[in-house]
Amino acid sequence: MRILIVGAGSLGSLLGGLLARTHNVTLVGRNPHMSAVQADGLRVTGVETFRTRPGATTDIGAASADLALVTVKAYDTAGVVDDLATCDVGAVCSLQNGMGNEETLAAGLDTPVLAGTTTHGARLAGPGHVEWLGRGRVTIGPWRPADAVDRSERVAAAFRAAGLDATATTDVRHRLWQKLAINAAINPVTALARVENGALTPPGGLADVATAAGTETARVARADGVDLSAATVREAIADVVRETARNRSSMHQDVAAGRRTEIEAVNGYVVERAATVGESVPVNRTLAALIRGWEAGAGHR
Ligand SMILES: NC(=O)C1=CN([C@@H]2O[C@H](COP(=O)(O)OP(=O)(O)OC[C@H]3O[C@@H](n4cnc5c(N)ncnc54)[C@H](OP(=O)(O)O)[C@@H]3O)[C@@H](O)[C@H]2O)C=CC1
Ligand SMILES: CC(C)(CO)C(=O)C(=O)O
Repeated sequence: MRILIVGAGSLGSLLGGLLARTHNVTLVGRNPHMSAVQADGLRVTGVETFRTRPGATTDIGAASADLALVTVKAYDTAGVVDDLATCDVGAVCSLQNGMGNEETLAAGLDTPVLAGTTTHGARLAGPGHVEWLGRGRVTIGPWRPADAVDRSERVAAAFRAAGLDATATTDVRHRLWQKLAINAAINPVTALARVENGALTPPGGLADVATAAGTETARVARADGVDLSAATVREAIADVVRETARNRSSMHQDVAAGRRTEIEAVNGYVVERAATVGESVPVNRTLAALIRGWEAGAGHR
């Protein structure tokens, strides 16, 4: 399969490097990372250590591919729509966190849109070098009924051909809302308290705040037609807190580094959807306001 990785930072470089062992992959990203990959290939270390040689460019131009995997931060998705408008791609698939990415891609592109989630962990360690921090899974499904299921199955099969655990689903919205609930619970609380994920282990005030944000999100999901129970979300949050106890969440890392966060695609999205479906989400509203306040002080707003 000919695959473009649009946004070859941490996650995109990892998945691009893994897929390049089997497929024809081109990374689209920034210098000096892209020029380092052009010169010496991509080094992956961690869960597995290997070197691979995907294509690498900073200019997507009028590229042609079977699949474009979108791995930019949620606030950069609109820019990807502009970039892909000049390209010829068979399908586009978001593997980002948060919500709203698929809507943005579907509204701006005349291309089948797939939605995906992944639990792999990655960190760009330096130009030409990505760390694989944790082996995970990929789940892919059609965003709209017209974005046929068999296309998701072909993409999942391409991941499996490269040795990755990947499945196609007909209920990707459920997956996305469940991941959203986990991120809405863990990310802002760990970012504001500056703690590792394990600090949200009950009992304790931080665990209570996180669980409240997650169960509010589940309520909005149900009002939006997705069958996600509060119990499922509580269990999922507890599992992730346990499995990632020593990790700093992505939002904690962003705040610690003074970077913009994905708050609008996470708690901001919950607040926006809650208003549309007539639900009240005071915990998500408060967490979003606090992170937005921090972003304003840091010059991101
Ligand atoms: N890292 C991880 O382990 C995981 C991340 N995710 C999700 O994946 C998404 C990406 O995260 P992550 O990889 O950590 O983020 P990174 O910031 O490491 O990578 C994104 C890269 O895309 C670049 N970029 C932005 N716009 C464009 C564009 N139009 N064309 C080409 N490159 C572009 C960015 O450059 P610049 O910053 O210079 O604009 C950056 O280098 C997020 O939604 C995240 O929540 C999900 C699961 C795990
Ligand atoms: C699952 C979790 C919370 C792991 O840290 C994550 O996705 C993130 O940090 O963005």
